[in-house]
Amino acid sequence: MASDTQPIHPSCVLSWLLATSLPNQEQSLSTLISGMTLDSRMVKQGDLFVALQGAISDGRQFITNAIQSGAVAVLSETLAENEHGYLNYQNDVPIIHIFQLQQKISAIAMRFYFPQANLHKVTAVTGTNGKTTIASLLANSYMLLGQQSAQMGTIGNGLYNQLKASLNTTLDAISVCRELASYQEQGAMQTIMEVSSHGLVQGRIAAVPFNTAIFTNLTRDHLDYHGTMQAYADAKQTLFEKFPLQHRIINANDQVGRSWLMSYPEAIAYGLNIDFSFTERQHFNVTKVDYLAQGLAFEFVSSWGSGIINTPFYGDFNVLNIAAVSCALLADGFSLASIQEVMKQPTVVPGRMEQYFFPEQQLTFVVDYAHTPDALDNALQALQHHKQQGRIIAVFGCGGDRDKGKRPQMAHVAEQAADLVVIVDDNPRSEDAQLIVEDIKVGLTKPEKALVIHDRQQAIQYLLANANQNDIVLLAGKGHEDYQIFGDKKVHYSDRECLQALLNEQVIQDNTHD
Ligand SMILES: CC(=O)N[C@H]1[C@@H](OP(=O)(O)OP(=O)(O)OC[C@H]2O[C@@H](n3ccc(=O)[nH]c3=O)[C@H](O)[C@@H]2O)O[C@H](CO)[C@@H](O)[C@@H]1O[C@H](C)C(=O)N[C@@H](C)C(=O)N[C@H](CCC(=O)O)C(=O)O
Ligand SMILES: Nc1ncnc2c1ncn2[C@@H]1O[C@H](COP(=O)(O)OP(=O)(O)OP(=O)(O)O)[C@@H](O)[C@H]1O
Ligand SMILES: N[C@H](CCC[C@H](N)C(=O)O)C(=O)O
Ligand SMILES: [Mg+2]
Repeated sequence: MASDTQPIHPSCVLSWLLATSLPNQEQSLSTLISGMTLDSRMVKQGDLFVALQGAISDGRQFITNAIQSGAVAVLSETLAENEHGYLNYQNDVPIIHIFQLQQKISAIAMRFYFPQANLHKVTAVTGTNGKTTIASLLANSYMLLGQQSAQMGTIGNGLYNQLKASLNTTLDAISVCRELASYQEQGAMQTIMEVSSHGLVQGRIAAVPFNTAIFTNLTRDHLDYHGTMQAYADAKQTLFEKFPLQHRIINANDQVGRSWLMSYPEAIAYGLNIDFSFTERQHFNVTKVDYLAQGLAFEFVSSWGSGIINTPFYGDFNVLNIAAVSCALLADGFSLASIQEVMKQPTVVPGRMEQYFFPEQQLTFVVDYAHTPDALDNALQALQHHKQQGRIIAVFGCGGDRDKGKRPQMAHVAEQAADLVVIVDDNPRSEDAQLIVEDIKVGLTKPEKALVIHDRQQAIQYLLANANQNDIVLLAGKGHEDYQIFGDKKVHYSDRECLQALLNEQVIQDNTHD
C-alpha cells in the first residue's frame, strides 16, 4: 500500500529528474514536479504519474484519469525500444514514453525523494523464511545498542516499534524511496529492509544503495510466480550481484547459500555445525545448542572470538537467525560482549513463535507465520525440541491463488512432525476453500491423524475443549495477519486476538470465582 507519508523534498524540474534515465532528451521539460505516484487513484495536483503495464491492469489506461486529477506530467511504459524517449502531449501535459520503465522508477524516485540516500545505511534481508524475524531482531538490536533504526517488511514499515501496516513485504519503488527519506529525516541511522523476490524482479528496490545483504535460505515458495526454483534463486541472487554491498552475509547450512559462498570469497558465512577450519573466510559457527523450556543457550566460534549466547527464542532456525544478526552487528564493528548482552533481551516479533498459555487447561498455543513446507517443518521440530511432555498439534491451511504444489507437501510435513493435524482455512482468496483442503489431504498418508475444521476460531475452541494437558498447539500461517480473504472480501480475523480474547474470558471467570 502506498505510504501516506508527506514528501519532505523540494519540488524539481522534470528535465533534471530524468537526466540520468533519459540522458539524450532533446526537449527541455520545464514542468515542475511536486510528487510521484504509480496509482491514478492517488494522484494529487502537481504529481508525476508513472503508468506501468502491470500483472492485472495496464496503468496506461488511467493516464486520462491521472491528468484529470492533477498530474502535470506522465511517464508511460513502452515495451518497444525504438519508442524510448518519445514525447507527446495530452491537454498540454507531457507524456514521456520510457522503455523498461518498471526497472527505472526506483532510480527516478530516489533522485526525487532521497538524493542523499548514500548517507543512510540500508541492510537487505532476503530468503524464503526468516526475513521478518531477522529484520525485527536486527532493528531491535541497534535500538538496544543506542542507534535509532527503521524497519520495512511484512509486518509493516516505519521507525522501530512504530510500524504502519503494509500491503506487500517489499513496497513499490516510489514508496520505498519516500519512506527511506522520511526515516533519515526522523533520525534513523539505518533501515533494515526485507527484500522479496517479487520486489527484486519488479525493480522495487533497484536503486537502493544497500550496504549489507543477508541471505537466509531458499526453499519451496512462490513457484506460481517464478515457475522454477532456479528462477526463484536467480531472482534472489541479483541482490548479491547488482548492489554496491560492503558486506554479504550468507547461510552456509543452505544449499543455495553454499553455492553462492563459492562466488563471494569475501562474504561472511554463518552456520550450525559447519567446519570452517579449512578456510580463511570470516565466519560465525554455532557448535552446540541447548533447548531450554524458556529459550535457547548456544555455543559459537567465530572470526571475532567464541562464547555462549542465551536467548528467549526457540528452535534451530532461530539459532541461525541470531547468527545472521550477530554477523551483521560484528561486521558493523560492535563487540561480541555487547551482542551477547543484547541477545538476552526479548524481541517481540508479532506472530512469530508467539506463545499463549492457558492455565486452566495447562495448554500452550503458539502463533506462527509458517506457510511453506520448510517453515512448518522447522516450527514443529522446534516445538518437539523444546517440549517437556504432551503432544504437538499442527493447525494449518494453505492460501488460495498461491503455489498449489506446496499444499500436499505441507500436509506431509505436518503429519510427520505432529501428533495430530487440524486443517483450517488460510486466505482461500478466489478459490473454493474445500478444494484447497482436498489438495492438502492428497499429501496425507495417515488421514486418521487429521481433522478438518475450516473456521480457525472453531478449531481453537475445539482444541481448547479437547486437547490434553501439556499439549502444544502450533497455529501456523496467519502470524501477524488480522484478516481472512474470501473471494475479494477481507474479513477481520486474527489468531492472536482470538487467543487473547479467550484468555481474557478465563481471567474474568477466575476473578468471578474468587
Ligand atoms: C503480482 C504482483 O506482484 N503485483 C504487484 C505489482 O502490481 P502490478 O503493477 O502488477 O499492478 P496492477 O494491479 O496490474 O496495476 C498496474 C498499474 O496500474 C495502476 N493502476 C491500477 C488501477 C487504477 O485504477 N489506477 C492505476 O493507476 C497500478 O497502481 C499499477 O501501477 O506491483 C504493485 C506495487 O509494487 C504490488 O503491490 C503488487 O503486489 C500484489 C498486491 C501482490 O499480491 N503481490 C505479491 C504476490 C507479492 O508481491 N508478494 C511479495 C512476497 C511476499 C512474501 O513472501 O513475504 C511481496 O513483496 O509482498
Ligand atoms: N531462518 C529460518 N529458516 C527456516 N524457517 C524459518 C526461519 N526463520 C523463521 N522461520 C519460520 O518461517 C516463518 C516465517 O518467518 P519470517 O516471517 O521471519 O520469514 P519471512 O521470510 O519474513 O516470511 P515472508 O516471506 O512470508 O514474509 C516463521 O514463522 C517460522 O516458522
Ligand atoms: N505474504 C505471503 C504469505 C501469506 C501467508 C498465508 N497467510 C497466505 O495467505 O497464503 C503471500 O502473500 O504469499
Ligand atoms: Mg516477511
